[in-house]
Amino acid sequence: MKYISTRGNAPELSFAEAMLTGLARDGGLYVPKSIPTLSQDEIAAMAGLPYEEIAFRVMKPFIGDCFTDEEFQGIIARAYEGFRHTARAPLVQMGPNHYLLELFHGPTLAFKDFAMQLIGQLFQFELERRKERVTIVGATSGDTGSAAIEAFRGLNNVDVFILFPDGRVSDIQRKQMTTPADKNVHALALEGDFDDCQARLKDMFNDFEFRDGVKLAGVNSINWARVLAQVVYYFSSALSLGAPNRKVSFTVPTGNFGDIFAGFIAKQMGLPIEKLVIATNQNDILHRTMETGACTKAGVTPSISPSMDIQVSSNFERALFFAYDKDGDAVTKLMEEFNEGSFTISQGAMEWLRDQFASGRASEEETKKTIRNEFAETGEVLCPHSAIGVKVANEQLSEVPMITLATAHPAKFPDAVEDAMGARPALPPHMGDMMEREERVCQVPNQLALLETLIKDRIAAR
Ligand SMILES: Cc1ncc(COP(=O)(O)O)c(C=O)c1O
Ligand SMILES: N[C@@H](CCOP(=O)(O)O)C(=O)O
Repeated sequence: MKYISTRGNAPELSFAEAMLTGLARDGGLYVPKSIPTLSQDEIAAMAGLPYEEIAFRVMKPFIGDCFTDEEFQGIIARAYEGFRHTARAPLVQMGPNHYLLELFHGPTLAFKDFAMQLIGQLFQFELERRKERVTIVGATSGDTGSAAIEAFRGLNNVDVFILFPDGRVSDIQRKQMTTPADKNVHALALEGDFDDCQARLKDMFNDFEFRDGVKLAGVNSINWARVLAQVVYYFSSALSLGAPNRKVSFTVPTGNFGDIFAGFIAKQMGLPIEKLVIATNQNDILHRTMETGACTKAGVTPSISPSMDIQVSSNFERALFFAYDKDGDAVTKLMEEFNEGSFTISQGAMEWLRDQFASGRASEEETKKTIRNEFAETGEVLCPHSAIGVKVANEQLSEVPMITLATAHPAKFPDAVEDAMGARPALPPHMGDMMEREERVCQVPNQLALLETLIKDRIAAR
Protein backbone atom coordinates (compact mmCIF):
# COMPACT_ATOMS: atom_id res chain seq x y z
CA MET A 1 0.00 0.00 0.00
CA LYS A 2 1.49 3.32 -1.12
CA TYR A 3 0.43 6.88 -0.39
CA ILE A 4 0.61 9.78 -2.87
CA SER A 5 0.31 13.55 -2.47
CA THR A 6 -2.77 15.48 -3.58
CA ARG A 7 -0.38 17.86 -5.38
CA GLY A 8 1.30 15.05 -7.29
CA ASN A 9 4.86 16.14 -6.66
CA ALA A 10 6.11 14.35 -3.54
CA PRO A 11 7.63 10.90 -3.00
CA GLU A 12 5.29 7.91 -2.64
CA LEU A 13 5.39 6.66 0.94
CA SER A 14 4.36 3.64 3.00
CA PHE A 15 1.68 3.99 5.69
CA ALA A 16 4.24 4.44 8.49
CA GLU A 17 6.29 6.95 6.48
CA ALA A 18 3.18 8.96 5.56
CA MET A 19 2.13 8.95 9.23
CA LEU A 20 5.48 10.29 10.44
CA THR A 21 5.75 12.77 7.55
CA GLY A 22 2.41 14.58 8.00
CA LEU A 23 2.20 17.19 5.26
CA ALA A 24 3.72 16.09 1.92
CA ARG A 25 6.84 17.99 0.88
CA ASP A 26 4.99 19.56 -2.07
CA GLY A 27 2.49 21.09 0.37
CA GLY A 28 -0.19 18.46 -0.39
CA LEU A 29 -1.90 15.84 1.75
CA TYR A 30 -1.22 12.13 1.51
CA VAL A 31 -3.99 9.83 0.23
CA PRO A 32 -3.90 6.10 -0.60
CA LYS A 33 -2.78 5.46 -4.18
CA SER A 34 -5.85 3.25 -4.49
CA ILE A 35 -8.61 2.74 -1.94
CA PRO A 36 -8.94 -0.88 -0.83
CA THR A 37 -12.45 -2.35 -0.87
CA LEU A 38 -14.24 -4.85 1.36
CA SER A 39 -16.76 -7.24 -0.17
CA GLN A 40 -20.36 -7.23 1.07
CA ASP A 41 -19.63 -10.61 2.72
CA GLU A 42 -16.57 -9.22 4.47
CA ILE A 43 -18.63 -6.28 5.74
CA ALA A 44 -21.49 -8.55 6.86
CA ALA A 45 -19.03 -10.74 8.77
CA MET A 46 -18.15 -7.79 11.03
CA ALA A 47 -21.69 -7.46 12.44
CA GLY A 48 -21.71 -7.91 16.21
CA LEU A 49 -17.91 -7.85 16.59
CA PRO A 50 -16.26 -5.66 19.25
CA TYR A 51 -15.22 -2.18 18.08
CA GLU A 52 -11.52 -3.14 18.26
CA GLU A 53 -12.00 -6.09 15.90
CA ILE A 54 -13.94 -3.96 13.40
CA ALA A 55 -11.13 -1.39 13.63
CA PHE A 56 -8.55 -4.07 12.83
CA ARG A 57 -10.45 -5.38 9.79
CA VAL A 58 -11.26 -1.94 8.38
CA MET A 59 -7.79 -0.43 8.81
CA LYS A 60 -5.61 -3.44 8.03
CA PRO A 61 -5.76 -3.10 4.21
CA PHE A 62 -4.37 0.45 4.54
CA ILE A 63 -1.28 -0.32 6.61
CA GLY A 64 0.44 -2.70 4.17
CA ASP A 65 3.22 -4.62 5.90
CA CYS A 66 4.15 -1.83 8.33
CA PHE A 67 2.91 -3.82 11.35
CA THR A 68 2.25 -7.51 11.90
CA ASP A 69 -1.33 -8.50 12.71
CA GLU A 70 -0.32 -9.12 16.30
CA GLU A 71 1.42 -5.75 16.63
CA PHE A 72 -1.51 -3.90 15.07
CA GLN A 73 -4.08 -5.67 17.25
CA GLY A 74 -2.05 -4.76 20.35
CA ILE A 75 -1.87 -1.12 19.24
CA ILE A 76 -5.65 -0.97 18.70
CA ALA A 77 -6.40 -2.66 22.04
CA ARG A 78 -4.22 -0.18 23.96
CA ALA A 79 -5.74 2.78 22.05
CA TYR A 80 -9.32 2.12 23.13
CA GLU A 81 -8.88 0.58 26.59
CA GLY A 82 -9.29 4.00 28.27
CA PHE A 83 -12.71 4.73 26.74
CA ARG A 84 -15.55 4.98 29.22
CA HIS A 85 -18.14 3.10 27.12
CA THR A 86 -17.75 -0.57 26.24
CA ALA A 87 -19.31 0.03 22.81
CA ARG A 88 -16.71 2.84 22.32
CA ALA A 89 -19.10 4.62 19.90
CA PRO A 90 -22.67 3.91 21.02
CA LEU A 91 -25.77 4.80 18.99
CA VAL A 92 -28.73 6.53 20.61
CA GLN A 93 -32.12 6.77 18.89
CA MET A 94 -33.32 10.36 18.43
CA GLY A 95 -36.44 9.72 16.32
CA PRO A 96 -38.10 7.03 14.20
CA ASN A 97 -35.31 7.09 11.62
CA HIS A 98 -32.64 9.24 13.24
CA TYR A 99 -29.72 8.08 15.41
CA LEU A 100 -26.96 9.89 17.26
CA LEU A 101 -23.47 8.40 17.20
CA GLU A 102 -21.89 9.39 20.52
CA LEU A 103 -18.21 9.89 19.84
CA PHE A 104 -17.34 11.58 23.13
CA HIS A 105 -16.61 8.71 25.52
CA GLY A 106 -12.82 8.91 25.11
CA PRO A 107 -10.43 10.58 27.58
CA THR A 108 -10.88 14.19 26.36
CA LEU A 109 -14.60 13.95 25.56
CA ALA A 110 -14.40 14.55 21.80
CA PHE A 111 -14.35 12.43 18.65
CA LYS A 112 -10.68 13.32 18.20
CA ASP A 113 -9.78 10.69 20.82
CA PHE A 114 -10.69 7.88 18.39
CA ALA A 115 -7.86 8.83 16.09
CA MET A 116 -5.48 10.50 18.51
CA GLN A 117 -5.36 7.61 20.98
CA LEU A 118 -4.59 5.30 18.07
CA ILE A 119 -1.86 7.44 16.52
CA GLY A 120 -0.37 7.99 19.98
CA GLN A 121 0.16 4.22 20.13
CA LEU A 122 1.28 4.01 16.48
CA PHE A 123 3.85 6.80 16.92
CA GLN A 124 5.23 5.24 20.12
CA PHE A 125 5.61 1.86 18.46
CA GLU A 126 7.22 3.20 15.29
CA LEU A 127 9.53 5.71 17.01
CA GLU A 128 10.81 3.07 19.43
CA ARG A 129 11.43 0.69 16.55
CA ARG A 130 13.33 3.39 14.60
CA LYS A 131 15.05 4.79 17.72
CA GLU A 132 13.94 8.27 16.63
CA ARG A 133 12.36 11.28 18.27
CA VAL A 134 10.03 13.88 16.74
CA THR A 135 8.57 17.29 17.44
CA ILE A 136 4.83 17.34 17.01
CA VAL A 137 3.26 20.70 16.25
CA GLY A 138 -0.53 20.81 16.12
CA ALA A 139 -3.06 23.52 15.33
CA THR A 140 -6.34 23.40 17.16
CA SER A 141 -9.66 25.13 17.56
CA GLY A 142 -9.90 23.27 20.88
CA ASP A 143 -10.40 19.53 20.57
CA THR A 144 -7.47 18.28 18.49
CA GLY A 145 -5.06 20.00 20.88
CA SER A 146 -6.46 18.47 24.05
CA ALA A 147 -6.69 15.03 22.45
CA ALA A 148 -3.10 15.26 21.16
CA ILE A 149 -1.75 16.36 24.53
CA GLU A 150 -3.56 13.49 26.25
CA ALA A 151 -2.22 10.98 23.72
CA PHE A 152 1.43 12.13 23.76
CA ARG A 153 1.99 13.58 27.25
CA GLY A 154 4.91 12.17 29.20
CA LEU A 155 6.58 10.44 26.23
CA ASN A 156 10.38 10.70 26.04
CA ASN A 157 10.72 10.67 22.28
CA VAL A 158 8.07 13.31 21.50
CA ASP A 159 7.68 17.00 22.24
CA VAL A 160 4.20 18.30 21.56
CA PHE A 161 3.50 21.96 20.81
CA ILE A 162 -0.12 23.01 20.39
CA LEU A 163 -1.12 26.32 18.80
CA PHE A 164 -4.60 27.42 19.80
CA PRO A 165 -6.37 30.72 19.06
CA ASP A 166 -6.12 32.86 22.19
CA GLY A 167 -9.57 33.53 23.70
CA ARG A 168 -11.42 31.48 21.07
CA VAL A 169 -11.66 28.07 22.73
CA SER A 170 -13.96 27.11 25.60
CA ASP A 171 -12.59 27.36 29.17
CA ILE A 172 -12.62 23.56 29.53
CA GLN A 173 -10.78 23.08 26.22
CA ARG A 174 -8.16 25.62 27.31
CA LYS A 175 -7.76 23.97 30.72
CA GLN A 176 -7.34 20.57 29.06
CA MET A 177 -4.42 21.97 27.08
CA THR A 178 -2.79 24.18 29.69
CA THR A 179 -3.01 22.12 32.89
CA PRO A 180 -0.98 18.96 32.08
CA ALA A 181 2.35 19.37 33.94
CA ASP A 182 4.37 17.06 31.66
CA LYS A 183 7.63 18.61 30.45
CA ASN A 184 7.07 17.51 26.83
CA VAL A 185 3.78 19.44 26.56
CA HIS A 186 3.79 23.06 25.36
CA ALA A 187 0.49 24.98 25.02
CA LEU A 188 0.83 28.12 22.89
CA ALA A 189 -1.99 30.68 22.78
CA LEU A 190 -1.65 32.38 19.40
CA GLU A 191 -2.86 35.86 18.62
CA GLY A 192 -5.32 35.05 15.81
CA ASP A 193 -7.93 32.49 14.81
CA PHE A 194 -7.70 28.77 14.03
CA ASP A 195 -6.92 29.45 10.37
CA ASP A 196 -3.87 31.44 11.50
CA CYS A 197 -2.74 28.53 13.69
CA GLN A 198 -3.14 26.06 10.83
CA ALA A 199 -1.44 28.40 8.34
CA ARG A 200 1.63 28.80 10.60
CA LEU A 201 1.74 25.02 11.06
CA LYS A 202 1.76 24.51 7.29
CA ASP A 203 4.44 27.24 6.97
CA MET A 204 6.60 25.24 9.38
CA PHE A 205 6.17 22.11 7.25
CA ASN A 206 7.10 24.11 4.16
CA ASP A 207 10.24 25.51 5.83
CA PHE A 208 12.43 22.47 5.18
CA GLU A 209 15.37 23.68 7.28
CA PHE A 210 13.13 23.99 10.34
CA ARG A 211 11.10 20.89 9.47
CA ASP A 212 14.15 18.65 9.13
CA GLY A 213 16.01 20.33 11.99
CA VAL A 214 13.36 19.61 14.62
CA LYS A 215 12.06 16.44 12.91
CA LEU A 216 8.61 17.94 12.59
CA ALA A 217 5.57 15.66 12.70
CA GLY A 218 1.88 16.53 12.50
CA VAL A 219 -1.16 15.10 14.22
CA ASN A 220 -3.86 17.23 12.62
CA SER A 221 -6.04 15.52 10.09
CA ILE A 222 -3.48 16.47 7.46
CA ASN A 223 -2.01 13.21 8.80
CA TRP A 224 -3.62 10.34 6.88
CA ALA A 225 -3.56 8.06 9.96
CA ARG A 226 -6.00 10.46 11.67
CA VAL A 227 -8.52 10.12 8.85
CA LEU A 228 -8.10 6.35 8.67
CA ALA A 229 -8.91 5.84 12.35
CA GLN A 230 -12.14 7.81 11.86
CA VAL A 231 -13.33 5.52 9.05
CA VAL A 232 -13.97 2.77 11.60
CA TYR A 233 -16.98 4.25 13.37
CA TYR A 234 -18.81 4.71 10.06
CA PHE A 235 -18.60 0.93 9.70
CA SER A 236 -19.41 0.07 13.33
CA SER A 237 -22.51 2.29 13.42
CA ALA A 238 -23.82 1.25 9.99
CA LEU A 239 -23.37 -2.41 10.94
CA SER A 240 -25.46 -1.84 14.08
CA LEU A 241 -28.32 -0.64 11.86
CA GLY A 242 -28.17 -3.56 9.42
CA ALA A 243 -25.41 -2.75 6.92
CA PRO A 244 -24.53 -3.97 4.40
CA ASN A 245 -28.10 -5.18 3.81
CA ARG A 246 -29.52 -1.79 4.69
CA LYS A 247 -28.23 1.61 3.54
CA VAL A 248 -27.63 4.43 6.01
CA SER A 249 -26.90 8.16 5.71
CA PHE A 250 -24.61 10.30 7.86
CA THR A 251 -24.66 13.95 8.86
CA VAL A 252 -21.32 15.28 10.06
CA PRO A 253 -20.63 18.58 11.87
CA THR A 254 -17.78 19.81 9.71
CA GLY A 255 -14.83 22.18 10.05
CA ASN A 256 -11.55 20.89 8.67
CA PHE A 257 -13.41 18.24 6.58
CA GLY A 258 -11.44 15.32 8.10
CA ASP A 259 -14.35 13.54 9.72
CA ILE A 260 -16.66 13.61 6.72
CA PHE A 261 -13.79 12.68 4.42
CA ALA A 262 -13.41 9.53 6.55
CA GLY A 263 -17.07 8.81 5.71
CA PHE A 264 -16.27 9.22 2.03
CA ILE A 265 -13.47 6.66 2.39
CA ALA A 266 -15.87 4.23 4.13
CA LYS A 267 -18.23 4.59 1.17
CA GLN A 268 -15.43 4.02 -1.35
CA MET A 269 -14.46 0.89 0.57
CA GLY A 270 -17.92 -0.54 -0.10
CA LEU A 271 -20.04 0.54 2.88
CA PRO A 272 -23.51 1.26 1.47
CA ILE A 273 -23.96 4.94 2.35
CA GLU A 274 -26.86 6.82 0.79
CA LYS A 275 -25.98 10.39 1.76
CA LEU A 276 -23.03 12.14 3.42
CA VAL A 277 -24.24 15.50 4.68
CA ILE A 278 -21.85 18.35 5.54
CA ALA A 279 -23.22 20.43 8.45
CA THR A 280 -21.59 23.83 9.06
CA ASN A 281 -22.06 26.63 11.56
CA GLN A 282 -22.23 30.30 10.51
CA ASN A 283 -18.67 29.92 9.18
CA ASP A 284 -20.25 28.18 6.25
CA ILE A 285 -17.64 28.26 3.48
CA LEU A 286 -18.20 24.56 2.71
CA HIS A 287 -21.97 24.93 2.45
CA ARG A 288 -21.57 28.01 0.22
CA THR A 289 -19.08 26.15 -1.95
CA MET A 290 -21.48 23.25 -2.38
CA GLU A 291 -24.26 25.68 -3.32
CA THR A 292 -22.35 27.96 -5.67
CA GLY A 293 -19.19 26.15 -6.81
CA ALA A 294 -17.08 29.11 -5.61
CA CYS A 295 -14.84 28.59 -2.58
CA THR A 296 -14.32 32.08 -1.17
CA LYS A 297 -12.78 33.00 2.18
CA ALA A 298 -14.98 35.31 4.24
CA GLY A 299 -13.12 35.63 7.57
CA VAL A 300 -13.99 33.70 10.71
CA THR A 301 -16.79 34.88 12.99
CA PRO A 302 -16.53 33.42 16.52
CA SER A 303 -19.49 31.18 17.35
CA ILE A 304 -20.86 29.00 20.15
CA SER A 305 -19.40 26.00 18.29
CA PRO A 306 -15.78 27.23 18.36
CA SER A 307 -14.23 23.96 17.18
CA MET A 308 -15.93 24.51 13.81
CA ASP A 309 -14.82 28.14 13.41
CA ILE A 310 -12.75 27.34 10.34
CA GLN A 311 -12.64 28.81 6.84
CA VAL A 312 -9.58 27.11 5.38
CA SER A 313 -10.77 23.57 5.50
CA SER A 314 -7.67 21.46 5.08
CA ASN A 315 -9.14 18.13 3.98
CA PHE A 316 -11.36 19.65 1.31
CA GLU A 317 -8.17 19.42 -0.75
CA ARG A 318 -8.40 15.61 -0.49
CA ALA A 319 -11.98 15.71 -1.82
CA LEU A 320 -10.90 18.01 -4.66
CA PHE A 321 -8.15 15.56 -5.59
CA PHE A 322 -10.79 12.91 -6.23
CA ALA A 323 -13.19 15.39 -7.83
CA TYR A 324 -10.44 16.31 -10.31
CA ASP A 325 -9.68 12.69 -11.13
CA LYS A 326 -6.43 12.66 -9.10
CA ASP A 327 -4.93 15.55 -11.09
CA GLY A 328 -2.28 16.97 -8.74
CA ASP A 329 -1.53 19.95 -11.00
CA ALA A 330 -5.19 21.01 -11.02
CA VAL A 331 -5.31 20.78 -7.20
CA THR A 332 -2.07 22.78 -6.87
CA LYS A 333 -3.54 25.53 -9.05
CA LEU A 334 -6.76 25.69 -7.02
CA MET A 335 -4.82 25.87 -3.76
CA GLU A 336 -2.63 28.67 -5.12
CA GLU A 337 -5.78 30.60 -6.09
CA PHE A 338 -7.26 29.95 -2.65
CA ASN A 339 -4.18 31.50 -1.05
CA GLU A 340 -5.24 34.68 -2.87
CA GLY A 341 -8.79 34.32 -1.49
CA SER A 342 -10.97 32.27 -3.81
CA PHE A 343 -11.24 29.56 -6.45
CA THR A 344 -14.03 28.28 -8.67
CA ILE A 345 -14.62 24.56 -9.08
CA SER A 346 -15.17 23.22 -12.62
CA GLN A 347 -18.64 22.02 -13.55
CA GLY A 348 -17.55 18.37 -13.80
CA ALA A 349 -15.83 18.42 -10.42
CA MET A 350 -18.84 20.17 -8.87
CA GLU A 351 -21.18 17.50 -10.22
CA TRP A 352 -18.94 14.85 -8.68
CA LEU A 353 -18.88 16.67 -5.32
CA ARG A 354 -22.67 17.08 -5.28
CA ASP A 355 -23.00 13.41 -6.05
CA GLN A 356 -20.90 12.58 -3.00
CA PHE A 357 -22.00 15.21 -0.49
CA ALA A 358 -25.09 17.19 0.51
CA SER A 359 -24.79 20.18 2.83
CA GLY A 360 -26.60 22.49 5.24
CA ARG A 361 -25.85 25.15 7.85
CA ALA A 362 -27.14 26.19 11.24
CA SER A 363 -27.18 29.74 12.58
CA GLU A 364 -26.41 30.50 16.23
CA GLU A 365 -30.12 30.75 17.08
CA GLU A 366 -30.95 27.52 15.25
CA THR A 367 -28.16 25.75 17.14
CA LYS A 368 -29.48 26.89 20.51
CA LYS A 369 -33.06 26.02 19.54
CA THR A 370 -31.94 22.52 18.56
CA ILE A 371 -30.19 21.99 21.91
CA ARG A 372 -33.35 23.12 23.72
CA ASN A 373 -35.84 21.16 21.60
CA GLU A 374 -33.89 17.91 21.44
CA PHE A 375 -33.43 17.92 25.20
CA ALA A 376 -37.17 18.46 25.67
CA GLU A 377 -38.12 15.79 23.12
CA THR A 378 -35.44 13.11 23.62
CA GLY A 379 -33.64 13.90 26.89
CA GLU A 380 -30.30 14.02 24.99
CA VAL A 381 -28.05 16.95 25.88
CA LEU A 382 -26.20 18.02 22.74
CA CYS A 383 -23.01 20.03 22.50
CA PRO A 384 -23.36 22.96 20.05
CA HIS A 385 -21.39 21.12 17.32
CA SER A 386 -23.56 18.02 17.55
CA ALA A 387 -26.65 20.25 17.60
CA ILE A 388 -25.60 21.72 14.25
CA GLY A 389 -25.44 18.17 12.91
CA VAL A 390 -28.86 17.32 14.29
CA LYS A 391 -30.43 20.50 12.89
CA VAL A 392 -29.09 19.82 9.40
CA ALA A 393 -29.89 16.08 9.62
CA ASN A 394 -33.51 16.85 10.52
CA GLU A 395 -33.82 18.62 7.15
CA GLN A 396 -32.45 15.59 5.30
CA LEU A 397 -34.44 12.75 6.89
CA SER A 398 -35.86 10.07 4.57
CA GLU A 399 -36.77 6.39 4.72
CA VAL A 400 -33.02 5.61 4.98
CA PRO A 401 -31.78 5.70 8.61
CA MET A 402 -29.80 8.87 9.34
CA ILE A 403 -26.84 8.80 11.73
CA THR A 404 -25.66 12.15 13.08
CA LEU A 405 -22.18 12.29 14.55
CA ALA A 406 -22.15 13.74 18.10
CA THR A 407 -18.61 15.05 18.09
CA ALA A 408 -18.14 16.38 21.63
CA HIS A 409 -19.52 16.04 25.14
CA PRO A 410 -21.82 18.93 26.09
CA ALA A 411 -19.82 19.57 29.28
CA LYS A 412 -16.94 20.89 27.15
CA PHE A 413 -19.18 23.84 26.25
CA PRO A 414 -21.19 24.46 29.45
CA ASP A 415 -21.86 28.17 28.88
CA ALA A 416 -23.37 27.65 25.43
CA VAL A 417 -25.47 24.69 26.59
CA GLU A 418 -26.69 26.52 29.69
CA ASP A 419 -27.58 29.54 27.61
CA ALA A 420 -29.58 27.32 25.24
CA MET A 421 -31.48 25.09 27.68
CA GLY A 422 -31.10 26.64 31.12
CA ALA A 423 -29.12 23.81 32.73
CA ARG A 424 -25.37 23.30 33.01
CA PRO A 425 -24.02 19.90 31.92
CA ALA A 426 -21.61 18.33 34.45
CA LEU A 427 -18.13 17.08 33.60
CA PRO A 428 -17.47 13.37 34.15
CA PRO A 429 -15.97 12.71 37.62
CA HIS A 430 -12.36 12.28 36.37
CA MET A 431 -12.45 15.90 35.19
CA GLY A 432 -14.51 17.37 38.02
CA ASP A 433 -11.63 19.53 39.38
CA MET A 434 -10.55 20.77 35.93
CA MET A 435 -11.35 24.43 36.57
CA GLU A 436 -9.19 24.50 39.74
CA ARG A 437 -6.07 23.07 38.10
CA GLU A 438 -3.08 25.37 37.56
CA GLU A 439 -2.37 26.51 33.98
CA ARG A 440 0.89 26.69 32.03
CA VAL A 441 0.58 28.60 28.76
CA CYS A 442 2.68 30.88 26.59
CA GLN A 443 1.06 33.74 24.65
CA VAL A 444 2.59 33.97 21.18
CA PRO A 445 2.28 36.40 18.26
CA ASN A 446 1.20 35.20 14.82
CA GLN A 447 4.76 35.29 13.46
CA LEU A 448 6.46 32.28 11.95
CA ALA A 449 10.06 33.18 12.81
CA LEU A 450 9.27 33.82 16.47
CA LEU A 451 7.31 30.58 16.75
CA GLU A 452 10.10 28.56 15.19
CA THR A 453 12.67 30.10 17.52
CA LEU A 454 10.52 29.40 20.55
CA ILE A 455 10.07 25.76 19.53
CA LYS A 456 13.79 25.27 18.87
CA ASP A 457 14.70 26.89 22.22
CA ARG A 458 12.23 24.76 24.15
CA ILE A 459 13.57 21.57 22.57
CA ALA A 460 17.17 22.58 23.28
CA ALA A 461 16.27 23.25 26.92
CA ARG A 462 14.79 19.76 27.47
C1 LIG B 1 -16.48 19.08 18.39
C2 LIG B 1 -16.11 19.14 16.96
N1 LIG B 1 -17.06 18.94 16.04
C3 LIG B 1 -16.79 18.99 14.73
C4 LIG B 1 -15.51 19.27 14.27
C5 LIG B 1 -15.27 19.28 12.80
O1 LIG B 1 -14.54 18.14 12.42
P1 LIG B 1 -13.66 18.18 11.10
O2 LIG B 1 -12.63 19.20 11.32
O3 LIG B 1 -13.06 16.82 11.02
O4 LIG B 1 -14.55 18.51 9.98
C6 LIG B 1 -14.49 19.51 15.21
C7 LIG B 1 -13.11 19.83 14.83
O5 LIG B 1 -12.68 19.88 13.75
C8 LIG B 1 -14.79 19.41 16.57
O6 LIG B 1 -13.84 19.57 17.48
N1 LIG C 1 -11.79 21.30 15.22
C1 LIG C 1 -10.43 20.94 15.23
C2 LIG C 1 -9.61 21.67 14.20
C3 LIG C 1 -8.44 20.87 13.76
O1 LIG C 1 -8.91 19.78 13.05
P1 LIG C 1 -8.09 18.50 12.66
O2 LIG C 1 -9.10 17.43 12.61
O3 LIG C 1 -7.44 18.80 11.38
O4 LIG C 1 -7.05 18.22 13.70
C4 LIG C 1 -9.92 21.10 16.65
O5 LIG C 1 -10.70 20.92 17.54
O6 LIG C 1 -8.79 21.42 16.86
